Amino acid sequence: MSLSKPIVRHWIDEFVLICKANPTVTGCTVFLSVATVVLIQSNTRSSRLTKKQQQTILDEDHRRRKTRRKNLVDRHFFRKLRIFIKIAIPSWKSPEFAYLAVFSAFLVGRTFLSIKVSEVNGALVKAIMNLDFKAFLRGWIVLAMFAIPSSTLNSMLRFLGNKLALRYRSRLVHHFNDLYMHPMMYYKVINVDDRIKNPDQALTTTIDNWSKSVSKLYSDVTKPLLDIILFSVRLSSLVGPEGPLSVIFYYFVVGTIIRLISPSFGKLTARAQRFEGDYRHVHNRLITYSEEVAFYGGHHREKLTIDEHYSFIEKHTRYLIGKKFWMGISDGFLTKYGTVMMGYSVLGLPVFGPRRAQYLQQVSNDTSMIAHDYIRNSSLLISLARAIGRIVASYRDLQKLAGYTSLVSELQYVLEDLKKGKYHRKMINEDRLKELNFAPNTGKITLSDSVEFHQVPVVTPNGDILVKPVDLLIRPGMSVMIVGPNGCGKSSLFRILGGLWPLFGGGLERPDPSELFYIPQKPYLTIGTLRDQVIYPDSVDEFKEKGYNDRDLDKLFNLVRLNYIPERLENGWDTIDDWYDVLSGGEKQRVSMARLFYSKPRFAVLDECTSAVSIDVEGAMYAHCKREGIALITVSHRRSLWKYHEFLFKFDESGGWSFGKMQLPSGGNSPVEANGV
Ligand SMILES: Nc1ncnc2c1ncn2[C@@H]1O[C@H](COP(=O)(O)OP(=O)(O)OP(=O)(O)O)[C@@H](O)[C@H]1O
Repeated sequence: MSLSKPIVRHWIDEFVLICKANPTVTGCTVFLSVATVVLIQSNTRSSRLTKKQQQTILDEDHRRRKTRRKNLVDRHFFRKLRIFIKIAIPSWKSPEFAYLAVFSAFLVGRTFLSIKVSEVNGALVKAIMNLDFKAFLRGWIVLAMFAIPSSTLNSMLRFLGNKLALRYRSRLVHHFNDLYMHPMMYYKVINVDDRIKNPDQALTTTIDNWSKSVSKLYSDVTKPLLDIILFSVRLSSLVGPEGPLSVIFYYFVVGTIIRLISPSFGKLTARAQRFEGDYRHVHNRLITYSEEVAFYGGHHREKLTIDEHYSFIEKHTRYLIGKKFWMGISDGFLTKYGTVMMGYSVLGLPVFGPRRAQYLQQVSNDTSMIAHDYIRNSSLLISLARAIGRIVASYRDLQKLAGYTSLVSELQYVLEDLKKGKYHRKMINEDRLKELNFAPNTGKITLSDSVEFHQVPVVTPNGDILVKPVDLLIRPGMSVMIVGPNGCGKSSLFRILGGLWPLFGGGLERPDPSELFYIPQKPYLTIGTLRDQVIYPDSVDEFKEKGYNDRDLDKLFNLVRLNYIPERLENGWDTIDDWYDVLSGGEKQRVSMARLFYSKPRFAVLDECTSAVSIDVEGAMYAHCKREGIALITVSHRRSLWKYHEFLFKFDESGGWSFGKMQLPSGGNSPVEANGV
C-alpha cells in the first residue's frame, strides 16, 4: 500500500506534466468531451419515441415472434443466409459462380501487388538514406509501373462487386416474383395473413440491400482474410512470429469487446426497413386516392399521417446515429489508434526485442538498412492491421445483413406457408370456431360443371363467422340475385368461391377458373393501351391467338355504349394512358362489362359492378349476358336488375339466409319475397 501510493502519485504528476506540455491536445480533449455530452444528451432527448410509437414497435415485435432474439447474427441467420446464397448462386456452373471465381482471383492478385509495393517502399527509403539517386529512380519507376495494374485491379474489383450484386438481386427478384405472383398469393399476403405489412418494401429495397450487402461483405471478408495470411507469413519471416501473433491476439480481444458492447444493428436495420416501408405506403396511398382526398380537402389530415410516419423514421435514425457515434468512438480507439500503438510495439521488435543482437549484426548496424526494414515492415504491418480491422468492422455489416436476411426470410416463410395453405392470423372467435368444428382449409374443394356450396361456413380469415353454413346450387345458365344488408357477407361468399379466402369446412364444387369471371365493386384497369383494358388478363398475343381483332373490340364497346372513346383517340385502341384518371366512374364499370363479354365465361359474378352505370345501359348489358347464356350471379341493391334473374339468395340481418325462385308480380319490377328453402 505504502509503495503503490507514491507510484500512483508519480504517474499522476507525469500525466499532469504531459498535459501541460501539450496544451492543444488537452484543450481539444476537454472541449470534445463536453461537446459530446451536450450533443448526445440532446440527440437522446429528441430520439425518444412517443408512447404511441413505442406501442407500435411493441405490437410489431410481438407479432414477429422471431425478433425476440437479441442478436440476429446466430446460427439461424447462417442457416437462412445459406438458403438465400443458394438462390443467388444456384450452382458452380452458374455465371454467378464464374464471376465470383474471377473476383476472388483478382482479390489474390491485389494482395500480391500490395506486398510487392511494400518492398519497393522500403527500397526507396533506403535509397534516400544512402543518397543513391540511381536506386531511388529505379524504385520510383517500379512504383509508377505498379500504379497501372493496381488502379485497374481496384476498379475491376469494384466493377465485379457491382455486377455480382446485380446478379444476386436478379436471382432473388425472380425467385420471389415467382412465389409472390403465384395465384392469389399477392392477395393472401396482405388480406389473409397478418405477418407482413408491406411486402413491397421487402420485394424491392430490402432485396436490393441484401444483394449489395452480400457482395460487399464477400470482398470485405475474403480479401482481409487472404491479406492476414499472406502478410502474417511475410511479417513473421521478418520480425519473428510474435509480431503478427500479437497483432492478431490484440484484434481478437478488440473484436470480442466490440461484439459485447455493440447494439443489435441487425434488429435496428430490420426495424428501419419496416419504417421506410410504412412511410412509402402512406405516400402511395395518397397517390392512389389523390382525387378523393382533394375533393374532401383532406390534405391537412393526410399530412398529419405522413408526418407521423416520417417521425418514426426520423427518431429511429437519430437513435441509430447516436448509437453509431458511441460505436465510432470505441471502434476508432480500439481499431485505429490502438492499432497504431500496437504497430509501433511490433516495429520496435527487431531493434528492441529478444533477437536484437542477431538483427543488428545482420544489418551491420547500418541505419539505412534499419530504415529500409522499418518502412517495409510498417507497410506490411499497416496492411495487416487494416485487414484485421476490416474483419472486425465488418461485424457491423454482418449484423446489417442479418437484418435484411431476417426480413427477406420472413417473406419467404410466409409465402411458403401460404403456398401450402397455411396462414397466420390472430383469430377473434377461437372458442366458437372450435365448438362448431370450423378450421381454415378444412373444407373440400372439387372441380365441377356448376357452382355448389355444401354447408360452407362464411368465415373471415380472422375467424369472424358471418353467416350460418350455406347450401347453394347454381347450374350453368341459371341466374341468381344475391341481396342482403351491408357487411353481411355477400362479397365474402365469392371470396370463398374464388379461393381467395380459406374454406373453414363443408364442400365446394366449382368450375375451372377460366369458366368463372368475377367483376369486383372497384373496377380494375391495367397499365397499357385501351385494348389491354378490354382483353385483360389476356396479352395481345393471346388475343390474336383467339382469332380476335380490333373490329371485335369495337363491337364490344358498342354493346356497352363506349364506342365514342376509341373514335376520339388519335391512336385508337393503341392509346396508352392512365385510364384510372381518364375514364369516369361509369365508363370504368362499362369497360369491365366489355371485358366480361370478351371473356364469355359460363358463370359471371357481378359484385355491384354497375352501380355507376345508367339504368338503360345497365339493362342492355344484362340483356346481352342473358342472350349469351352466361349464368349471372349478381350482388346488387338495385331492384331494376331483379328481372334478369330466376333465383334469389337473400342474407338476413341475423346471419341467416334463404334461397328460392324469384317471384316478380306480373308486369312489375318489384319482386315478391323469395321463398325460403
Ligand atoms: N380480409 C378481411 N379480413 C377480415 N374481415 C374482412 C375482410 N374483408 C372483409 N371483411 C369483413 O367481412 C364482412 C363482410 O364483408 P363483405 O365485403 O362480404 O360485405 P358485403 O355483404 O359485400 O357488404 P356490402 O354490401 O357493403 O358490399 C365485413 O364486416 C368486413 O369488414
